[in-house]
Amino acid sequence: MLKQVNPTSTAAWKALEAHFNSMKDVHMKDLFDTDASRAEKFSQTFEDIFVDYSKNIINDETMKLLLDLAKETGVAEGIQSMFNGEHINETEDRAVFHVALRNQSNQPMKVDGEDVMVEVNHVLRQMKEFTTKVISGEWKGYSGKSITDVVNIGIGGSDLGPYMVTEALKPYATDVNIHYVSNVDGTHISETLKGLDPETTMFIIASKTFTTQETMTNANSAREWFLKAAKSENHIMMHFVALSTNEEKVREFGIAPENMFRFWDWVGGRYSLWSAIGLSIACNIGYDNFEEVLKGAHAMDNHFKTAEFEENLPVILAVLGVWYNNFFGAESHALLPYDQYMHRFAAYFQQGDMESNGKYVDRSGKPVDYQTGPIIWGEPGTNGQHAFYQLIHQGTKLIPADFIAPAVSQNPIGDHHPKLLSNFFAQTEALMTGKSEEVVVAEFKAAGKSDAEIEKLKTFKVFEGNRPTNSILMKKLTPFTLGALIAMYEHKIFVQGVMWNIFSFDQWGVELGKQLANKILPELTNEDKVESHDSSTNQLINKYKEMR
Ligand SMILES: O=P(O)(O)OC[C@H]1O[C@@H](O)[C@@H](O)[C@@H](O)[C@@H]1O
Repeated sequence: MLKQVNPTSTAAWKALEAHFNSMKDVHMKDLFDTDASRAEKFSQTFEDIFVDYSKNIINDETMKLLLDLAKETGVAEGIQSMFNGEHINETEDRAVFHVALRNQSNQPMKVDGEDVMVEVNHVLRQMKEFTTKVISGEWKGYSGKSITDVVNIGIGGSDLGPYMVTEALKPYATDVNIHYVSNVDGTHISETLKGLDPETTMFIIASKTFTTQETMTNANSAREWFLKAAKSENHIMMHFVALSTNEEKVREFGIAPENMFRFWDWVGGRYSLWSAIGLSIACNIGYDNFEEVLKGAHAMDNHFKTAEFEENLPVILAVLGVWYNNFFGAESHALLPYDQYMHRFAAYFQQGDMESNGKYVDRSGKPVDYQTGPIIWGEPGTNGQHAFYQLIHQGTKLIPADFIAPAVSQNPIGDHHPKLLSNFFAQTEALMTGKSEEVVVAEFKAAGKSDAEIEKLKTFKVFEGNRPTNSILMKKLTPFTLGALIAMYEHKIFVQGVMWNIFSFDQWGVELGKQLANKILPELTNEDKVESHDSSTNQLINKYKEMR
């Protein structure tokens, strides 16, 4: 079990508060000027991933105290508890065992005394067999044609991970086209089905619970669309498979048990791309590449489990986040991949991080009196530069950011990649060093501006700098590296949750809206005036009924 420690009650927290007072006005530029070894010291390599975290407002003492805080709050014990399969998701009384899904070592991993690897490996074999048949064309649709298009119908954890990964690994894609439908907005499925042929389309219904409104609605519409052409329900088994923990509901929907790919309650939705939920990934990039993703994550799991905190990447990134979140008062954290293929990376970790650590009640059930999870956001570079970087450079909010890029482009045309990376390096440099008034004035003088003009404009052109960034450079965005990168962020989130004394693996906060939507839905289908809500909600519902 995770031990309960209010982080603010620890000796390390108190020491960090005092230390913060001595660091809050320090400029990183001075830290670099006075320590030639700084970049090297605050960098860490893992396989093909190089992380430079030297552009943070930290010194040796900061890192020591932050790691002390991790120790005092029970991070080491927490890691052990997770890998031991303990029920650390206490409010749902479940283990948190996605690490078993990518356990490529074949060492047993037990939950409640039972080795889950037998079932995990069984489902992986089932996935391999299925995807091999689909990709090779051996799997035939009802009219004898091979499958050309696979549509994954799922939402949240049953959509974001597979979608992000298939986009990120497009260079590895086979000839099977992949589509994702998540939104209950009829536009999403309608637009997706346009141009698809029922004879050659396979639907993957991905839902841990198999009760999610959006997914079941889309699945039913897909079924109707399919039956319109296929006519007989007997053909469903050739075109619909299910990924779920809920066998009963899958059967009710009409999907045969042999077309069901199981996973288990110890797999959290937002940590499930490694499970059967990854079937669309394997259909798209092939099973061997999917296995490479698992291998990369497994390698990161081993690093996380065994590396000293001083060298432990997820731990380092986590404590840096805590530093800004809890001492500098930063509200958000930006993920900025300089790789177009990673354009869904921030969206994926919005769920990963915010659904995990967006909690104001601690593990004892009491409201916290300190900040927990940050707002995660971001867009790929260089698009972000021309949109919101202004605020990162000169706004009033501190926004720590991770810059992520591959050294080798999958599309090395002309000088695109050096240009892309020159922007990455320039931005992180500029965010750190800024631009002083002296430099601004000198530039104006060199351009022949008058003293009056300089006086009028100079403050607008000054950059304070001292904006913290982590630079994550990888050799190439391969399936293995992507797997490792995702696992690194997953574990970062876990470490932070332990340090904030919250439960990172439940998501009660998504329930209220669902409940109310179910209550409102029948009110929208009749002509009665609605009066059962607050006056604003009544007004909106009645307005909608008037307008439709
Ligand atoms: O996979 P299913 O069960 O359809 O859930 C899809 C998503 O639903 C949301 O409400 C959350 O609970 C997410 O954690 C989950 O990933």
